[in-house]
Amino acid sequence: MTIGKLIDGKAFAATLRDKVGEGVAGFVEATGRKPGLAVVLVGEDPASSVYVRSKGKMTVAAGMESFEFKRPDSIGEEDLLDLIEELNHDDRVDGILVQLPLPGHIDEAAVIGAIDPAKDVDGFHVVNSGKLATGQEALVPCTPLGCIMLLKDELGDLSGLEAVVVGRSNIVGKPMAALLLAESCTVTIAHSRTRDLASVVHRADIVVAAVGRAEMVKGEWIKPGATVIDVGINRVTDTEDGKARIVGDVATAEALAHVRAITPVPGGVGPMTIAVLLRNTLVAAHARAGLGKPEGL
Ligand SMILES: Nc1nc(=O)c2c([nH]1)NC[C@@H]1CN(c3ccc(C(=O)N[C@@H](CCC(=O)O)C(=O)O)cc3)C=[N+]21
Repeated sequence: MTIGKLIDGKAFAATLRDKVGEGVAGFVEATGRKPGLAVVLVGEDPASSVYVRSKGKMTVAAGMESFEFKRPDSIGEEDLLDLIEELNHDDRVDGILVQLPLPGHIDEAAVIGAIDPAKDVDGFHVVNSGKLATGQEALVPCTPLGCIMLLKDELGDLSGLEAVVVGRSNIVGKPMAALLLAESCTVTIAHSRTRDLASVVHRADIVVAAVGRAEMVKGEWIKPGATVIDVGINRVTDTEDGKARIVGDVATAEALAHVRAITPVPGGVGPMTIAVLLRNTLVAAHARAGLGKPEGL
């Protein structure tokens, strides 16, 4: 039996962060200031806190300014909207990221809608999702854009390929489908109500799994030679040793016998998300400074 390869997202992300760092140096030279990223974290979720800390460190390592705003779970929607308004008007801030999910009493759509679309480095504002859907220049959600970068690196031109996205979230599934369509793939969005998911997935040259269910996509579902991008990050307790680990939405070990290539979890898509966030912040800074698009990103 042949074995497919693991796509090293961690290494690709490190290279991308280095390129962003070079772009940042050019930006500083041209403008006399650093690009700035503001991250807003509401509540104390330990996993979210870890990601926010890691984002802050990598932002600074790329030569950018990092601003962190921590607010208690009890914050009212109005106060959060006021903070965003303040960041919208702060010239040192090129990118605003509000860590999701937000507490239940806060309307996420209202908060995202309050972000200046020019600073929306997550690409979640309807102005940016609408631009993406209609093929206009936009800030594009980090995780799906990172997936496209890995796919193009592995496969080159994606045009004409059959792509199945499993999951229909606004954060991953829908923008992922829009990006694959823009690359001229034939795109199917499958989800929890899809009948005979196994045979839908079996059609795909490209599978993007973003359902948030541990190892739900089985190895035998994968068409021989397909490329699989696993977006899932699921915390599970190992049945054998009782230890906590992180697994994706794909049964990776099984899938390896079928795929051409697959992203591991961890070390696949996750690190790309943060690298693209830095890339988007530099893109936003360039646009806001009237410098056009940064080169080579
Ligand atoms: N507005 C908003 N934008 C986000 O981009 C956003 C968010 N909210 N809320 C939370 C999720 C989660 N997220 C991750 C980023 C990096 C890794 C990452 O680097 N993971 C590593 C390490 C995994 C680990 O060990 O925990 C890996 O997969 O190899 C994971 C998850 C961004 N998120």
